[in-house]
Amino acid sequence: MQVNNSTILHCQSWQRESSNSHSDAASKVSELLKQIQSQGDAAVEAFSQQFDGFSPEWIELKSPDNYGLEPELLEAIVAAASRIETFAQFQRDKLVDSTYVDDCGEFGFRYQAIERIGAYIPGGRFPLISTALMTLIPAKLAGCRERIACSPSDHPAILAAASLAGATAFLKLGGAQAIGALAYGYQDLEPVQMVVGPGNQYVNAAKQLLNQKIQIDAAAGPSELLILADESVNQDWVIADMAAQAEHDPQAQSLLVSDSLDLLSGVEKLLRATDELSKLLDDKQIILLEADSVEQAIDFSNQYAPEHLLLADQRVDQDLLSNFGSLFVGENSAVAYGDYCSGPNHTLPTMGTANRSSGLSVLSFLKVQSVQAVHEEGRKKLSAMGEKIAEAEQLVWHQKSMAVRSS
Ligand SMILES: NC(=O)c1ccc[n+]([C@@H]2O[C@H](COP(=O)([O-])OP(=O)(O)OC[C@H]3O[C@@H](n4cnc5c(N)ncnc54)[C@H](O)[C@@H]3O)[C@@H](O)[C@H]2O)c1
Ligand SMILES: [Zn+2]
Repeated sequence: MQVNNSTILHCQSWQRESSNSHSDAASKVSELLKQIQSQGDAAVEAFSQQFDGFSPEWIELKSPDNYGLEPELLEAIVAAASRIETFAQFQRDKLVDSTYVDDCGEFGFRYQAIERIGAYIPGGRFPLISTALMTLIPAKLAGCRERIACSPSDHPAILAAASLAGATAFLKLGGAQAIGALAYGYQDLEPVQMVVGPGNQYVNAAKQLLNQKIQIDAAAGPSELLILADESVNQDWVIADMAAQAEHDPQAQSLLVSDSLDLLSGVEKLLRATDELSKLLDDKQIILLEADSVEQAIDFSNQYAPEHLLLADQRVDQDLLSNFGSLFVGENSAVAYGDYCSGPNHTLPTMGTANRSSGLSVLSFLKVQSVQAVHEEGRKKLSAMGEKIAEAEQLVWHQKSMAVRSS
């Protein structure tokens, strides 16, 4: 339903399109991975030539100031890395191994880092310097021993960022073949146990398909932004934020949701004033959605589960917002700060998966392990409990292993 011949739609009549190119990518990538599994390095090399025109290359990392970066850029990368590290360290410090003692013994849990991880750093369209920081720094602080950076780009700033963020090796390789190489091993590289990082549909399809073999982070696909705004919002600022997330990828999408038709019409007018922004409306990379009420806008946002949620509506209590990858509160909180340098991670769940999964963090790289130590008195008490249940389940040896400890 269109309001007044404009591109403003009603939020109840709009929903996210499921990407139809997705299943094409999945079947193509499935074939590619089968070949990598059966033919190993030769297949990785052939696909890299086919899609990127180069052979995979191990690049030895040097100290970050050896890449000839403009001093201001290097300084900015170092400052961003420091903020990202502070946030990750803050999270790590909150994850404390704990035990309690009761009448049967000592029981607890502890955090243990996954040993070998691969961090994919996209480099097809843009060299994502910030992704090197966002993936590798939390892995380092979690305590992962081997941290393999993998990217089709050897842009000096990516290499400097990967070095600064503590990559233990750097493989120049992109796309689904990079994920395959990390998961199955490549040359001297042992298969990793986890692959993280955003990427295009091929990269994401490979991660999904290998999900049985390796741990992956949430599907971090084409970027998304939802802005909940009241009419007082700075229109130029939110337009810039929407265009910013849209520029990541032709499939990236930014939504402005409001109960103020004045705001939506004002924004539409500003967008129509330039060809570049007008095109984003026509290409459905920017979507303007009217809600009947603030409550309806909140419900829509919770159901859509955006990757980035910018809350620029002073009437909305943030506790009512249940599904998002990362929340930006107030119009000062540009989503681009989160992309680069404020501290929280930018590798976030997209396509509605934020209703069940989290963005990348130190926690992503940790296993939670339980530990129990039963004492002399405890074994008698637990035998009395457990034996009865084992008997009912007819698991004879289970019962016996407790019975022998019952006195
Ligand atoms: N959700 C997040 O947190 C987040 C953060 C940053 C970036 N992103 C997303 O990451 C993506 C980066 O994509 P990109 O393409 O720029 O870089 P990319 O590195 O993910 O992909 C490039 C690789 O794709 C492969 N490829 C290209 N065309 C192919 C084809 N036709 N068949 C098979 N393989 C092919 C090539 O090997 C190439 O090296 C964007 O969609 C962006 O929105 C998401
Ligand atoms: Zn962004």
